[in-house]
Amino acid sequence: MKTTILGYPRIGKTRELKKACEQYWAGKTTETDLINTASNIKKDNWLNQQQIGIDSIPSNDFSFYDQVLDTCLTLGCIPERFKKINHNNLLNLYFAMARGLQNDHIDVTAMEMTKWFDTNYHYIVPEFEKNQSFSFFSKKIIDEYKEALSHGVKTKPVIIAPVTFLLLGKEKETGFDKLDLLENLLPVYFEILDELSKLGVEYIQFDEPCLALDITTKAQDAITYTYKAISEKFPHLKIFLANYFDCYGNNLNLALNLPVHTLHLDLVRCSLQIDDILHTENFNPKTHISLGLVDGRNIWINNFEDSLKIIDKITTKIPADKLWIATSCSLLHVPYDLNSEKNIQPDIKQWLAFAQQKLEEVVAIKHLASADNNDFVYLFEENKLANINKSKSKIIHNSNVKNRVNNLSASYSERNSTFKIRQAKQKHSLKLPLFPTTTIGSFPQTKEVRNWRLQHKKGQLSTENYNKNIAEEIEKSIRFQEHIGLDVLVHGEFERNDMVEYFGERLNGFVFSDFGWVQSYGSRCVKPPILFGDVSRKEPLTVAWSTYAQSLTPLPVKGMLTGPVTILQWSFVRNDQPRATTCNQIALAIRDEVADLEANGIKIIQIDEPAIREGLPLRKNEWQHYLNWAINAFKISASVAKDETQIHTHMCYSEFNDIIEDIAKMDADVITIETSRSEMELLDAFVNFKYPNEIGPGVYDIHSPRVPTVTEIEILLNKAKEVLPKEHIWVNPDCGLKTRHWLETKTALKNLVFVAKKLREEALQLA
Ligand SMILES: Nc1nc2c(c(=O)[nH]1)N[C@@H](CNc1ccc(C(=O)N[C@@H](CCC(=O)N[C@@H](CCC(=O)N[C@@H](CCC(=O)O)C(=O)O)C(=O)O)C(=O)O)cc1)CN2
Ligand code: MET
Ligand SMILES: [Zn+2]
Repeated sequence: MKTTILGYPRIGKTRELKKACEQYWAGKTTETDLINTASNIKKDNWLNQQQIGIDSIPSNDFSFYDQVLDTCLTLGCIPERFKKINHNNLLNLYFAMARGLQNDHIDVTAMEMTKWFDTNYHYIVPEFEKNQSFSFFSKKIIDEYKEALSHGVKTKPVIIAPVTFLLLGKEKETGFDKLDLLENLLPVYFEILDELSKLGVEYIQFDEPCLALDITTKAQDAITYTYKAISEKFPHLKIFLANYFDCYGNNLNLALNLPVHTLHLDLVRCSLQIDDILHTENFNPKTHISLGLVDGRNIWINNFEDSLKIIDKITTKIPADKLWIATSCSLLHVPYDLNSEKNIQPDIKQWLAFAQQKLEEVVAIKHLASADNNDFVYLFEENKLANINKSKSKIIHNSNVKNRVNNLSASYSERNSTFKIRQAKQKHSLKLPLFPTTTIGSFPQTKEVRNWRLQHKKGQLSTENYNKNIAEEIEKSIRFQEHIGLDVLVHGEFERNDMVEYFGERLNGFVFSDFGWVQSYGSRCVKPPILFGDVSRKEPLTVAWSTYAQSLTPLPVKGMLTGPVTILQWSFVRNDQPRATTCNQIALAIRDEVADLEANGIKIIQIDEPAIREGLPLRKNEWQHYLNWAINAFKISASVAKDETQIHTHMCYSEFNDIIEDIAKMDADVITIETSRSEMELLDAFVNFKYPNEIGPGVYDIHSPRVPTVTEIEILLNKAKEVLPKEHIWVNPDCGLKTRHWLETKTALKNLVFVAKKLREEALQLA
């Protein structure tokens, strides 16, 4: 048996890459500095894996920003608008594609970004044109292989497979099918494989996670065609086919018939695959199997006893020398090292494993399964004990919370009146103008604000002074919003480290890491709270800051809450009860908060649910079950509000077209959604479905430092006006402004208000 992993975190143990990139973008450091930081991270990752005993170590799993963007560069898939950027400076071209570029000479928009399958990781969406040509442009995959060799590590390069690459991308014009680009694409892959083979590469990992989706027959055929072509040209190359995040499902027979060396199984998401393999007659006895036993998506320890049972079962059919012990997917989605954590209580810490511990688990499972090394037996006992005491632990269970969830009835999920009635009452009480302007919640989280928080945490800034600083920041933001003429204000979320972590910190049932960072997109990281037990609210979570902000102004200030599905989705969640049950527990805590905000005079409450789409199961036949409990959880939290209280929700970074009916069932009075990068394309769904409630389609792409011009905003709003009743349209950015600087934020918001006022006047003149 051999060990492998599918990929490793790359932001660095102390987020070195994040810091290095941000410094470089700010013009404070050189390209050489950035490249050196990257080299050190890669070297540490490789040597660490080697030392722990991983037999096949990945390379090209590193990325400065995103692995799909890397693949675009590798394949010369560079949209036309970037051609004017100097192609000799690859890194700058690369970052321009990721982030857009705006200076005195150049103004190009960034490429779109969307969620990587059902994760909170975002990838850059490849753009395709009809007859698109490709070329072997960036040599990153070659360079990284050589780089690892120079440290004495012979790696398994990872590459996104051709069909998955095409399926992840977007057709930028009509009249063709992106899958037809395979003919142009494959020769470039051949060139890459040729060069890798010449360097002596033995294994190559083809990431083909589209096999976890419902794909068309055409896509299936394209996959078969691809691997046949590759194996004919490169018969000696050992292809490690990596599907993850779900079963092969109805792609299983296809996968079993591919001429690949190894088939990887994600046994965490789909343990039943073992039986599929055991019972099929299609199994090619030459095929090796990679057992993805160690969870790459969550932070709980493995259950060695269960893993060994699976191995016992599979060895009845496949000999041990044809098996890999592996992680279920790349470890990109978990933090680096539990050993850095000094503040997690020991009874919980013993249940946790971060990337470093997962490497150790993979190696331990191999030795335990082969019984070749007695040194590992004590680990088995330790693991068994930890799993037993977790199943019995008193700190997990709270009967009051369980009773409240068990007693939920349909009445918890409905507002008192229909939308039309509520709309009329809200119109009367809020008196908002046509095309009301608002923002999504957060204002820039400056270095200063973050440093106050850090100092406060370290005890260097008193709570009194920390609160005083935050209060001042809120007041400044209220004055700014009044000054530029926004209609519905926000307090700015300065007191929050993150929209999920902040809530987790204030609820029972969660613990926190100090260094548990995971990449979300580019240099942006999150520290997902660890939800280990029954969830309940100790005390009001946001009432104090919201009411303070409201006390400063006669204009309505939105209360700002994170919804139950998003808190669930962006936490590391317990795996001992259904997610739906956990979600209802969170929903009740948020419901209590909505009631308290309302009771304290807050007239508009936004419950953010940006993660509702990403939580959707990968296969369609499981969608409805998920949507039923997820939408219901949102409604449990919102429906306590009286008719006059306007409930907003917000969503971003997803395609909502396919779940629009369920979004409508959430029955929020207003939904603000991200639409600007896709030029309002997203609105089609809302229009086709005749979405009944009010909508704020985003007109400011907040993930780029670019300032949208008045003309751009006007074009977007005119598109919205063509298809939506004007009484239903709100004017707002795509998402919160926490990642932006004040300078660009101010100009952008002024432009936004300017356009809204212009449209208002035009409408008045028409009337
Ligand atoms: N959980 C989550 N998922 C999400 C989003 C989100 O907002 N939250 N938004 C969407 C896009 N994803 C995003 C993910 C992260 C960030 C983001 O801004 N992250 C920050 C970290 C936020 C945070 O936790 N900040 C802490 C700690 C900040 C920190 O690094 N402090 C420094 C000190 C201060 C400094 O020098 O900056 C340190 O500890 O060394 C705080 O403010 O308290 C970052 O990477 O920079 C934005 C969007 C989708 N998924
Ligand atoms: C990722 S959605 C963010 C919503 C949040 N209210 C904010 O403005 O930051
Ligand atoms: Zn958002």
